[in-house]
Amino acid sequence: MEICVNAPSMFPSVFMPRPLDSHKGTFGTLAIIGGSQGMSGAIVLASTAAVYTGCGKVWAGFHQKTLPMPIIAQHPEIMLACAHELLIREDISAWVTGCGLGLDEDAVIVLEKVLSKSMNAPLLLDADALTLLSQRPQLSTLAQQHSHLILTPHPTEAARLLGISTADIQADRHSAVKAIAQKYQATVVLKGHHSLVYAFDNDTLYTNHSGNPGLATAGSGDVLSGVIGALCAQGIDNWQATCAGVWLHGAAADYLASQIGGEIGLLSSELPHAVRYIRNRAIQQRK
Ligand SMILES: NC(=O)C1=CN([C@@H]2O[C@H](COP(=O)(O)OP(=O)(O)OC[C@H]3O[C@@H](n4cnc5c(N)ncnc54)[C@H](O)[C@@H]3O)[C@@H](O)[C@H]2O)[C@@H](O)CC1
Ligand SMILES: Nc1ncnc2c1ncn2[C@@H]1O[C@H](COP(=O)(O)OP(=O)(O)O)[C@@H](O)[C@H]1O
Repeated sequence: MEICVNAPSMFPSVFMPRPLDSHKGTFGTLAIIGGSQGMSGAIVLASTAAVYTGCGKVWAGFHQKTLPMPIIAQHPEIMLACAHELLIREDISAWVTGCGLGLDEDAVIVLEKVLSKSMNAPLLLDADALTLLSQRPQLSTLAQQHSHLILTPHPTEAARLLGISTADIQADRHSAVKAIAQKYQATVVLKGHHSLVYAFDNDTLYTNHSGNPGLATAGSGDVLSGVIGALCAQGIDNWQATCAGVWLHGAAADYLASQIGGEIGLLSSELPHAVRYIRNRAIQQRK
């Protein structure tokens, strides 16, 4: 079955007003691990997106020996740690890893630890985590055992996961997203114009119609990871969190394009504010 309606009414758990007696513990704790040296921006973007998507607490876990900065000046609400410090915490509701993680042997060790540590919680793998998965059979086996896995490949990462070319992926995107979902027993987003979402345990293909070429800019995928991770941390099931996250991300870009007069020069760091606005507006409109 294929669905392509992009109304928030499809994802009711995401677009509900907050309970009056809610507190920050109600909205989960997200751990984002990545950001090797020179790529710190990737997890800053993902973490910022997560706080603007309403996550209760957000940790940015840098895959570096020491913290690259004492605080994210624009967003002091985000807590910082080195990856190994986050990996021993017991209070994490959902995990995201891969954004700027790197591809070296130390990154392999970090990813292996994240896969093992997060077995009973939602785990989203993006960017370098996907490339490592395609290169290392031991990581692939661990990922296949994970029962709450979300993968968000762009077409080239999808090609690596299936061992075919980017052109092959683009020639039959429907088959590609289904093949990755079956291979990893996961919920998968195949990114790009009209992103597709498919879950191995739900024969429904969601085709997203929000978004525009303004999103073709560095870091927009990192923002998507933070948005979906934040929704998972808030207790929303993987399917709704993933489809709604993809829709929100695109709708935010459409809103920004309308504000800046077009699609050129849209910055990934502008998306999180717009995601917040779109989610709140959709909740108001459903009341
Ligand atoms: N501020 C930062 O620190 C940033 C860090 N980043 C990190 O940089 C690392 C490398 O990631 P990249 O994705 O750049 O490198 P990759 O080598 O994985 O893939 C990039 C290539 O994929 C292809 N591709 C992507 N989307 C496509 C589409 N829709 N159709 C056809 N081809 C498509 C293009 O050829 C593109 O050059 C990752 O760790 C990532 O997280 C990026 O996320 C950008 C921002
Ligand atoms: N032409 C487009 N139309 C709609 N969405 C797009 C377009 N180009 C890119 N996107 C979206 O932007 C994001 C890019 O993610 P990704 O390639 O992982 O970027 P990065 O690695 O720089 O963060 C994805 O969500 C993708 O669907």
